Amino acid sequence: QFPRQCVTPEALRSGRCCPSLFPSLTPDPTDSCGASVGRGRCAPLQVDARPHGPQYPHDGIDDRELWPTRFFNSSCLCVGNFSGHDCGSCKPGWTGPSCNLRVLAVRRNILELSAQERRRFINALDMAKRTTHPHYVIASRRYAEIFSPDGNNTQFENITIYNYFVWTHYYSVMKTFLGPGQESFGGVDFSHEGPAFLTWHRYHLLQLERDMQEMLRDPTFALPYWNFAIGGNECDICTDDFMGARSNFDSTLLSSNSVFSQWQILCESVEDYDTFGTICNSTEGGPIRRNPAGNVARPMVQRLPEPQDVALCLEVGLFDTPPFYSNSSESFRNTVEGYNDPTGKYDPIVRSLHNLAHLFLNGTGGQTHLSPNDPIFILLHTFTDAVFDEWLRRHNADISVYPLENAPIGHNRRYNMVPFWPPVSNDEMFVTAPENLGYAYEVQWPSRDLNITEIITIAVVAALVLVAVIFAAASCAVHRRRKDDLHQPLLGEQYPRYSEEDYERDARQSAV
Ligand SMILES: O=C1C=c2cc(C(=O)O)[nH]c2=CC1=O
Ligand SMILES: [Cu+2]
Repeated sequence: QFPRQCVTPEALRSGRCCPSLFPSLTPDPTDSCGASVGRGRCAPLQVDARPHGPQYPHDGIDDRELWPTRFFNSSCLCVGNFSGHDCGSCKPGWTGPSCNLRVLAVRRNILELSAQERRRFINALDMAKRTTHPHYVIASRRYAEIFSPDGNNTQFENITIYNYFVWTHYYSVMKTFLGPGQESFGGVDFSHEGPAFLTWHRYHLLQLERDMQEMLRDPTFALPYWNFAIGGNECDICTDDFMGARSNFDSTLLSSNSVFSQWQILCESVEDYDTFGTICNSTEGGPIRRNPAGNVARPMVQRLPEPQDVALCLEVGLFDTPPFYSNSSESFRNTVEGYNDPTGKYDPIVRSLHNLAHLFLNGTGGQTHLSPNDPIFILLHTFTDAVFDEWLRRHNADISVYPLENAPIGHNRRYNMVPFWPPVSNDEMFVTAPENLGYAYEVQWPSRDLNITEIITIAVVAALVLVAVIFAAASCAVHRRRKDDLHQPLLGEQYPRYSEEDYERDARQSAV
């Protein structure tokens, strides 16, 4: 969550987190944020102080309120295409030493990667699981306990790139500690059950993708996606070629042929954290558990979403609706998140789309505080993000549809997403990805089946058209007949003309 240079007791006390871009070359502390090379400067950070919804009734007791001001009041403000905690990197979509070269990462269906591409992705994940994050460290205590008793040390830890991805998710969903002996408050979630669900998870993935690009020294590296909307009760990516088959020995574990069976998970001891007011740290524990479609106690989550569900949710026209929470109806966000049925109607027992995919995994990937430990999380969320991007494009969405205030804490438009650094607010992720964020999805979207009203409407219209055609044909026929009649030779012409000679002859005869 914070750059390694910023967690010294001095930096933390100063409230400034503006690291030098060339720490070894320029020990001068005033040269922060690459200021000497025109990349940025240190500036007071902006926070959202607008009112949030009633779900979180406390004030001043959670380190995540007004993020990140409990820890810092200044951060690097980078110029142009420069970006990052020290302005040493480029904005998404840009690369090169001067950040003036365009780059696009194409996120593809994992089932469509070549065997080589697939192996490369899995190896890269395994490398990220073992490589210490080059820039960020994590707090292993709440701010109240972050300094050692003598004040000479702080409680931050190194963490690997992948575990940082797991930890940031945990930190965003953990309960609020209210004090020893008191039950922690669970009505708080900075990344789910509100409009920020889509923007938060978008940034979460982008951060991992960029960390992996840096690790691999490949700015085109892209996370793939899993189209989980395939219906049925089979997990098609749960094989040893992809994310790991089921173990033959324990149906809730992964096969030893998969490297993921060796992964150890983080943030297992939630009861301890919530009881003692500690927080998840970088210590790894047990293995990933996964038992797709195996939740016999909850038959509703024994199947995956249907392709139609995606087509339907893309038609929900409003981004989010009051109270901007998990009970919002007719909200695209609540529909794709999975608290509404796929047409957008709220029903407390429904679990669809993203939520259903999580719960289907039935194990590590189905518990909010643990879910990113199962790498399927990445693929499940890139697909959810692809649906979000498609919705933004189809509805030509403008930021005005994103609530400025009264969303649950963390979810207002200008709130800085917890616990990312440097500060990044929800609105910065409410943009189409290829044009603004340097990545694009290659997806074939299902077209929607017709519903009963549409079938009836089409049938009625077709019947009316048929009747009209028959009527038109009949009247044409009648018309033609009439016209033909008119064109018949005149009466006199049907018979020999009664000429003057005839008249004279008849006159002569009658005279006789
Ligand atoms: O990891 C997650 C687990 C979830 C469970 C639900 C649910 O609807 O009960 N939703 C979830 C989201 C997650 O991210
Ligand atoms: Cu999540």
